[in-house]
Formats: sequence, C-alpha cells, structure tokens
Amino acid sequence: MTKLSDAPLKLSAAIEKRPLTHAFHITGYTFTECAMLVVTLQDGELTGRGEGLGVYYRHDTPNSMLHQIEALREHIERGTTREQLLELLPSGGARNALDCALWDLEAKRHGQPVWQLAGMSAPQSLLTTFTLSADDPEVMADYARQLNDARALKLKLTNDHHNAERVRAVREARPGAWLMVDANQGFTRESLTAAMPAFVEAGVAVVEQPFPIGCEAWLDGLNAPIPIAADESVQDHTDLEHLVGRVQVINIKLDKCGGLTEALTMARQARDLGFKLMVGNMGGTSWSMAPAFVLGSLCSVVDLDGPIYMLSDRTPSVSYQDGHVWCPDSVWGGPTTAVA
Ligand SMILES: CC(C)C[C@H](N)C(=O)N[C@@H](CCOc1cc(O)cc2c1C(=O)N[C@@H]2C)C(=O)O
Ligand SMILES: [Mg+2]
Repeated sequence: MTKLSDAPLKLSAAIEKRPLTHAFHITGYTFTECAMLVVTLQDGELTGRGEGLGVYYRHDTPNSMLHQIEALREHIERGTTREQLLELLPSGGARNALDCALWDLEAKRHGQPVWQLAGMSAPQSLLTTFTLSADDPEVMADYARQLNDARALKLKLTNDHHNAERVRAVREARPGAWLMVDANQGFTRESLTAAMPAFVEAGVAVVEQPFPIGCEAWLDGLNAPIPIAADESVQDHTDLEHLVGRVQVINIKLDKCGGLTEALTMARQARDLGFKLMVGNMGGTSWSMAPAFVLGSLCSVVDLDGPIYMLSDRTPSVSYQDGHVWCPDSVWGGPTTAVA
C-alpha cells in the first residue's frame, strides 16, 4: 500500500458488543451476542474501518485481539502495509480487523473500490445461505418457514441422535430450498454414516465440518455421497494440503485466515488444489460481511448471513432480498468514507 502523506495515521481500536435476535445453538456452544473488535485508521480526512470477531474455539477473544493491536500501535501509526501485517500478526480476528481497515483506507486514498484494487470484476448480488440454530426438529422447521425469503438454508446439527429428524422436518417445511448442514465438529464416523441416508434423501448439497479438528483422517475412505466442506479444520492457506482428497469444499472466513489479503491468496491456492470455495462468517455486522462479499464472487457457496441475527447493524448496511445478499460500495471499501 502506498502512503500518500507523511503525517502519521491515527489508530483507534475498541470492543463492541451487540446482542443477537435470539440465542443461537451449535455443537458445544450457545451464543447470545456478538463481541467484535472495531479498528479505525484515520489519515487526515480519510478513514479506513475493519471489524474482527475472532475465532471462538481458538480463544481469539475481543480482549486478546485488542491487546494484539495495541502492542503494534506505534508500528501501525507509522504506516504498515497489508503484506507486512502477514509477518507481524498471526491469522485470526485482530489481523482481519486491521487488514480490512487498511484495504478500506487504500480504497479511499486511491478513489477506487476494494474489488477493483483486488483486480476483480464488479460484484453482483450473491445467493446466500441463512442459518438455522440447532434445535428441536419442529422448531427448526418453523424457523425455516419464517425465513420465507431464503432460498438456501444451512442447518446447524449437533452430536445427538436428532439430526436425521431435523433434516427431514426442514425439508418438508421448505421443499424447494437448497440445503446444507453444519455439524461444527459434532459427528463421529458412525453418527455421520447413520445420518447420511437421511441427508441424501433430503437432497443435502454439502456437509460442513463433520469431525473434530485433528480428526481429518476420519474422512479417509469414507466415500461420502455428498461433498464435505472443511471449516474449523482450515484456518489459513497452510492447512490446505492436509485436506486434499479428504474434503471437496474449503470454507474461507476472514476471521480465521486473518483478513481479505490472506483470504484472496488462500482462495487462489485452494482453487489450484482442486477445491471448491465457500465464504463463511463468524457473525458480525455489515462491516464484517462487506470484505467477505468481495471474496464471495469467487465462491460457489456463500454464507454471509451474520447481520440477520443481530438486533442492530451499521448504516449503511448490506441488504438481503430474494435470498441474495448485496453490498454496495458505500458500506465498506468504497472510494468515499461512509457514516458509521
Ligand atoms: C454467525 C451466523 C449466525 C451463522 C454463520 N452462518 C455460521 O454458521 N458461522 C459459523 C459458526 C460461527 O459461530 C458463531 C460465532 C459467533 O461469534 C456468533 C455466532 C455464531 C453462530 O453460529 N451463531 C452466533 C450468531 C460456522 O460454523 O460456519
Ligand atoms: Mg461452520
């Protein structure tokens, strides 16, 4: 990134907590709020913003992210490039927030949107999944009916014996919807094999992260009839090789890999290795979805539903219509500074 003025940047970093519309259950966790780190870089009149949620199962907390940023304050204010950042911070939410703030500022300095700086074509709205919290089958089916604008649904499943029933109930409620399931590491080989016929019958298109991190070898010889996506098993590009021949889809999240810069590198490497791409999220506002939306143009599965479950969002915000997500340049990464 070129720095156009010699004056130091002004860094602000703060933790924000926003409640969810309802408690959200996944294997091993219940979420009631999203806590995020918001990073702002001020260069005279120009402001770059980034938001990081971090990775809850890697103890990437708002406080730890804030400490990571504060430890680099002098360095950042003197002017750090996105490339240097890859050496200065590990993958995770702190680097994501800072990398996105640098992209946003770069767009303002150059008067060009981020997608153009990244060498991509103008974005279009993207079909996104809407996620159903793991619950009783009928509760999930009711919620699937309420989400009548959604065209694609992602069902959270858990390490119990109700998964086949959950998938059947949701399929009955939404016969025309594209479906995928996400176990968040909750299955064993036996429980996946037992539920698989119900997944096939319901037309489930992708099974995300069936097994715990470190148990990727459980996928060997499984011959699953439905493509498997890696989520928790893949953080950044260094995890890709290990998954060749084991999964077909790589779920890239900016909070895991530490920003859009690494996400774009990772996407290219994953495609070269023959994987299909998915972009996901760890919750968050439109400031988290917007940089992921840039990556979304390269992905065959898009899971950018975070703001739907938040009681409040940014202004301006991403919008959802007819099951698609759209992110105008005014939200983040455009050539002019938006109002928070
Ligand atoms: C975050 C969306 C509600 C769900 C998203 N589509 C998703 O499935 N994301 C992750 C799991 C991330 O889990 C989180 C993290 C967080 O900080 C807050 C929440 C969740 C979650 O699932 N619900 C709450 C909002 C995935 O495994 O793909
Ligand atoms: Mg997942």
